[in-house]
Amino acid sequence: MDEPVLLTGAGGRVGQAILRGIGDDYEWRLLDREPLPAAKVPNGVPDADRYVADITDADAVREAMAGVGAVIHLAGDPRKTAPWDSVIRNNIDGTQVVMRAAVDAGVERFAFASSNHAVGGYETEDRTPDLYRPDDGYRLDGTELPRPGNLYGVSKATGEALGRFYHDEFDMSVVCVRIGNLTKDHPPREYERGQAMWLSHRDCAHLFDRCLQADYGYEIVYGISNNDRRYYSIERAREALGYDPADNSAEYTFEGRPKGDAGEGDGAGEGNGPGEGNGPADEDTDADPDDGPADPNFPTDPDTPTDGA
Ligand SMILES: NC(=O)C1=CN([C@@H]2O[C@H](COP(=O)(O)OP(=O)(O)OC[C@H]3O[C@@H](n4cnc5c(N)ncnc54)[C@H](O)[C@@H]3O)[C@@H](O)[C@H]2O)C=CC1
Ligand SMILES: O=C1O[C@H](COP(=O)(O)O)[C@@H](O)[C@H](O)[C@H]1O
Repeated sequence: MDEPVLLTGAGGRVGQAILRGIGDDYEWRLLDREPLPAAKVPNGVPDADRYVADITDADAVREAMAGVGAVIHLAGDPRKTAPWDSVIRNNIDGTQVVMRAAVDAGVERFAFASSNHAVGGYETEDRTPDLYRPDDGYRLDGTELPRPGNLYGVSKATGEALGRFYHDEFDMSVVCVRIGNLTKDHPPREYERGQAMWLSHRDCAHLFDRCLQADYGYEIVYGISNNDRRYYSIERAREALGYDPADNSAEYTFEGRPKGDAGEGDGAGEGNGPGEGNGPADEDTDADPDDGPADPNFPTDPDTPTDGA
């Protein structure tokens, strides 16, 4: 990839995992509506390649897109409780603006940050919590229909449909990565669902690197590490992209310590915590935006049901 790569949402958790892993490997255009502090910018990215802009601002996005060869589109409202007005604006309208600008600029490859929540509805009462356990064979592989469990998931399924449209009508290569649960250094603690869909930082960077390098038409893949616990197949990511993850949540105890640390059991059990709970916040890792202080940029709506019913 000789041309620049536009990374939207560069200052966020996923953007930073990517930049820490492959920040030196590409010429970046970084876009975020929040200014990026120097610590979040790889060496050698000049001011001119840092855009403080909202993705719903079509003129600003077009300016950032000029001459770009590939896009990793992350910017949006990542909260599973996000209300409709926010997902309409940030996730649906914003994604359409970025994809349209990419097509108009002749971008070859477009990676879209979709989510596990596009298919959360498959986690039915009769399947859970067995689904989260290593001996359960149930797998989603990306060929199933979307089945969102909340309005945020609806917005991600819509982004996937926009990608299908821009691929079919304009021949842009589009890969939608249904990202699981990104946490740094260890899997989500005491959270079976999170451990089944853990995506480590290095696997995240490697996966998006493959999205920039591989040849594909339109793909939906799951973005998780090589976890023993899992209900998402990573076969399509391996086949279509050459994804070869290094991490596995089974290498950590249920509490999130690497196995083999002095005094640790093997932690291979099913856990004794709430299988479907949110788990305690990781003080040293990626906080869940639903658990943290409200982002002043994102509206909250007390009348919006968290499950989008
Ligand atoms: N972190 C995770 O485990 C997962 C993340 N995702 C998706 O990956 C993407 C990135 O997520 P995170 O990095 O976790 O979120 P984040 O909230 O840490 O980062 C998002 C970044 O996008 C920027 N942003 C948000 N709306 C914007 C707008 N309208 N215009 C310009 N910039 C905007 C924010 O300022 C922020 O820097 C999101 O689309 C999210 O839905 C999907 C599944 C799991
Ligand atoms: O899409 C997302 O999913 C992850 C994992 O979901 P959770 O329901 O297990 O918390 C979430 O952490 C992230 O914020 C969100 O964008």
